[in-house]
Amino acid sequence: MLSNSDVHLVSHPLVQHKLSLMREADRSTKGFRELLNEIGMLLCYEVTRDLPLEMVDIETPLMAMKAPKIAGKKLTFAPILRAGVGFLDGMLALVPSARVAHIGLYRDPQTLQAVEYYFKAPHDLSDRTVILMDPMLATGNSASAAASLLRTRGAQDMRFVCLLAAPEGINHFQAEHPDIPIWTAAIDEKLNDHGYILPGLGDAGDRMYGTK
Ligand SMILES: O=P(O)(O)OC[C@H]1O[C@H](OP(=O)(O)OP(=O)(O)O)[C@H](O)[C@@H]1O
Ligand SMILES: O=c1cc[nH]c(=O)[nH]1
Ligand SMILES: [Mg+2]
Repeated sequence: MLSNSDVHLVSHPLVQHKLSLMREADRSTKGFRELLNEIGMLLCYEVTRDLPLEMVDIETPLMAMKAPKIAGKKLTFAPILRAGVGFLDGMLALVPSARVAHIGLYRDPQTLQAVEYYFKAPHDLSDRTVILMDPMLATGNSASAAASLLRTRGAQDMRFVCLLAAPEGINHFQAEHPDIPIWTAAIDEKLNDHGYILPGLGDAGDRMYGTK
């Protein structure tokens, strides 16, 4: 994994291979959804890599020992609807006790601004680590709006996980939320005139749910 302090590029071969399969235009809806779920699990592994551990007393069948367990704040997963939900099952497979905050946003195709239509989150996120997730970071409008919504619930310790990021989206998100580090499997070239990532993978929500 390549990283500076703010952007972590997940270069694991399994992630890169699965991402290439997802980019292919003839990948089926079923295949696309399965791959997104699998990559969600792998990205969860990376984004939780530095969670603090504490040594606790346990009993094996043979003797007592001190063993490491995750310490500190509990996790909340925050997928941006719709496409962010594609990561969720994979992440919950690794952290089944996590809380979930659903954030309904769609991008207006003309203005490219994020429009909110649903927000259901735990009331107090101040003592939780929040993993915000969406496969696509394009203009950065959706991710920035989602992080701002989570802050209204007191979220302070946040991380953002995506699959593909455009340089424009990274710059925008970091300008608005400089304290939130980003994990991504790739940084693509640029946005086209309609705000789509190039080379990208198309519209993630539509490909995942077969709505186009
Ligand atoms: O960085 P941005 O320019 O905001 O673009 C990224 C957003 O666009 C897509 O959502 P979309 O609006 O297509 O909604 P959907 O997931 O329901 O299809 C994607 O899932 C992100 O949420
Ligand atoms: O390339 C893009 C940009 C925004 N949303 C997507 O789903 N794909
Ligand atoms: Mg979409």
